[in-house]
This record gives sequence, structure tokens and C-alpha cells, in this order.
Amino acid sequence: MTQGGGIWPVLPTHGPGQRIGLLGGSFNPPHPGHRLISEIALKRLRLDAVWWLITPGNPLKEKGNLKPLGERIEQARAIAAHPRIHVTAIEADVGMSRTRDTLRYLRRRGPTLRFVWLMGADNLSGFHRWHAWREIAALVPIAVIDRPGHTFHGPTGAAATWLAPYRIKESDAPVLPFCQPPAWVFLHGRRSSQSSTKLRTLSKEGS
Ligand SMILES: Nc1ncnc2c1ncn2[C@@H]1O[C@H](COP(=O)(O)OP(=O)(O)OP(=O)(O)O)[C@@H](O)[C@H]1O
Ligand SMILES: O=C(O)c1ccc[n+]([C@@H]2O[C@H](COP(=O)([O-])O)[C@@H](O)[C@H]2O)c1
Repeated sequence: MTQGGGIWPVLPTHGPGQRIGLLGGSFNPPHPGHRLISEIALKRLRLDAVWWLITPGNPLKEKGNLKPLGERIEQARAIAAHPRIHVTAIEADVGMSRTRDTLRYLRRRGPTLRFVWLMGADNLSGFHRWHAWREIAALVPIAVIDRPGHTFHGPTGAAATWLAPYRIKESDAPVLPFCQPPAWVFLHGRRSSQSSTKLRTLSKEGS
């Protein structure tokens, strides 16, 4: 991908056709669960890289307890510590926080790249509240990664019900980046019970 200058943020550089997982999140704070699901996605979807998109603020979350972006980026770099995980502030750089807008932007900036949206299973049940979620599902394939308490036992919620016909078999996960969206997969595997909420609670108790 050509690198931007001026008002265009510099994106990680990748050759044409490379498969990129996008893990958007608050990372408030980041933790090994983020790294684990990124490693699962890298391996099972045969990705070339995963970009962590550290959000300037989840449009659906109140920002009262959100740590400054710079702090979250720095912590995320320390936790990721992986040659194929790139920590980015692309959304803040371009002034976007809605995933639909970010995806439209990245598709324009990297028209040859094969993006896959990554999310933990907890996000699937609330996906229908995201702005233009059907368009998101039509823009890129989606991989949903198992999380304790959120294992997929059939569609619950408006989005999962709508998405049901587009689910591919887990054994076909390596072809997901090449699938015409809507297309999604649920990935089972090693799970992590880590969460930012838990870490915030612990740090409050410790102070
Ligand atoms: N332990 C985990 N297992 C699976 N997915 C996870 C895990 N932790 C985070 N994720 C996923 O990573 C993405 C970013 O998550 P986020 O930064 O909000 O962390 P979180 O631990 O879910 O935070 P919080 O507890 O504040 O909601 C989301 O798609 C979320 O579902
Ligand atoms: O676009 C939306 O409306 C939207 C609503 C809720 C969450 N998201 C995105 O979902 C990702 C996960 O958010 P979070 O806070 O659960 O880590 C992050 O990239 C958010 O910007 C996006």
C-alpha cells in the first residue's frame, strides 16, 4: 500500500492482496486476551497481519473512564509485542469512530487489501446497535472469536439472526478473507477470561 503523508495517516505497509485482520477496540486497558484472539485470527484465517485500531472512543460507550489515547497506544504496543500485530490510531488520525466510516476509509486507502473485521463473541449480541451494521457486514467478512460466557449456540439477537445464512464452516476459515461479504465465521479455540473491566476494577481496588 502506498504510504500517506500530509493529512493522510501512514498505514502499515503491505503488498497487494495481503490479508489484514482489523481488531477495533477501546483497549482500556489492553490485555493478553486481545493478543490471544489476534494470534488465533492470524493462524486460523491465515492472515498476513492484524491491525489493532485503538478507538478514540466507542460511539456506544460513555468516555468518562476512558484513558487517553496515547496511554492506551503505549500499553497496547507493550502487550502486542508481535511482529505481525500493528497497533494503530488510524481512527483518531482521520477523525472517525464509527466502524462503518473506518471500513469505508480503509477500503479506499487499501483497495487491494483483503480486510476481515475481528470481534470477540460478546460483541455479536450487540452488533445490531452499531451504526449501519448491515453495511459493515456487506463491506468486509467478519470473524467472531469465542469468549467465556459468549460461546455461540445459535443466533440470538437481531444481527446474529440476520447474519445466520452467511455463516461459513469453521473448517473453511482460511478462505474467509476471500469470501464476498456478507460472510462470517465463529472461531472456537483457546479462550481467555481476561477483560478490561476486570483490570479496571482491580486497579481501583488497589488504589
Ligand atoms: N478475552 C477476550 N476474548 C475474546 N475477545 C475479546 C477478549 N477481550 C477483548 N475481546 C474483544 O476485543 C475487542 C476489543 O475489546 P475491548 O478493548 O473492549 O476489551 P474488553 O475486555 O472487552 O473491554 P471491556 O471489559 O471494557 O468491555 C472486542 O471485539 C472484544 O470482544
Ligand atoms: O460504529 C459503531 O456504531 C460502533 C458501535 C460500537 C462499537 N464499535 C466498535 O467496536 C469495536 C469494539 O469496541 P469495544 O469498546 O467493545 O472495544 C471498536 O472498534 C468500536 O469502535 C462501533
